[in-house]
Amino acid sequence: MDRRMHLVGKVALVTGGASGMGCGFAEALLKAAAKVCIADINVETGVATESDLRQQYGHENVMFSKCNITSATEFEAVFKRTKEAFGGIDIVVNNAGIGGETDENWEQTVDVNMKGTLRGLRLAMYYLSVEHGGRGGCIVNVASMTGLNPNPLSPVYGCTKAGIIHATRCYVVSEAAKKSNIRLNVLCPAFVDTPMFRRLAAGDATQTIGGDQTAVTAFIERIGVLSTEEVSVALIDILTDETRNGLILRCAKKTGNVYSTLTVQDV
Ligand SMILES: NC(=O)c1ccc[n+]([C@@H]2O[C@H](COP(=O)([O-])OP(=O)(O)OC[C@H]3O[C@@H](n4cnc5c(N)ncnc54)[C@H](O)[C@@H]3O)[C@@H](O)[C@H]2O)c1
Ligand SMILES: CCCCC[C@H](O)/C=C/C=C\C=C\C=C\[C@@H](O)[C@@H](O)CCCC(=O)O
Repeated sequence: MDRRMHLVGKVALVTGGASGMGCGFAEALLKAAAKVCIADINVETGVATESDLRQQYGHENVMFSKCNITSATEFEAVFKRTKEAFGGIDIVVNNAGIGGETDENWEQTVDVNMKGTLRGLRLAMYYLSVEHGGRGGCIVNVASMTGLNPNPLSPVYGCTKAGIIHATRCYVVSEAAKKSNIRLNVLCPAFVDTPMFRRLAAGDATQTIGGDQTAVTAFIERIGVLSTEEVSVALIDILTDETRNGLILRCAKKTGNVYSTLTVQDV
């Protein structure tokens, strides 16, 4: 039996879609003939990305919606608008996230990455579920290699990413996911060449603890850096192969893409 989910005409909502990895995901989905809502806190970049993608992939296939994922009202409004504009939602990519480890910004890292992503996950489960008028589909949460393996430079960030992995793990085994045929997977990239990564590589001291840029550079060199296109190929594989469910996909320049199961041995 063919287990490929054709993306033609499918509707995707991508948070943090104005730039970086999210923008790459939006473009990969549009290339596969899906319709995409990019939701992002940054209106200037969001409008510019929307205009660029509309020119390439058609006005009717792309929309930008301003959304701060820490706001319950704004986030819910984006789901509503996407459903109204495109007739439903099939795919949610919870990608928006930030780094920040200082006394001033570490709690914001928790608010955006942990609470914001949980909010997106809860809304996605609601909008995709059959009992609330959904039609099932696929949720991909973007965590990080740092959510699995220790990264001595950014413990708060790493902790939020571990939380995203565990939240996905819990929803995978939920009755709600099974009843509505909702697949959930988590993407764990190592370094990817995006504005966030470039700030880190350029020495933005607010992104790490310790303030040792030599250590940051050495770490990046050891791990390697992926392009957004390489990570987008990984996303499309998760979305199109309907056997992919309850999985972690690790992506790193030197080791490639490696799938493992989210669930651990039962007690
Ligand atoms: N770049 C990397 O090396 C790397 C590696 C692994 C995981 N990640 C994760 O991938 C995701 C995307 O990161 P990126 O590198 O593309 O970063 P980026 O900063 O380049 O892009 C993130 C996008 O999210 C948006 N955003 C930030 N806060 C938001 C909020 N509160 N509400 C809505 N939108 C918001 C930004 O405006 C931006 O457009 C993040 O979750 C990040 O933690 C990044
Ligand atoms: C604001 C932070 C941006 C981080 C972006 C992103 O999420 C980065 C992830 C990168 C890789 C993590 C790799 C973890 C590796 C561990 O296996 C281990 O090798 C680390 C050991 C410490 C060391 O070698 O220095």
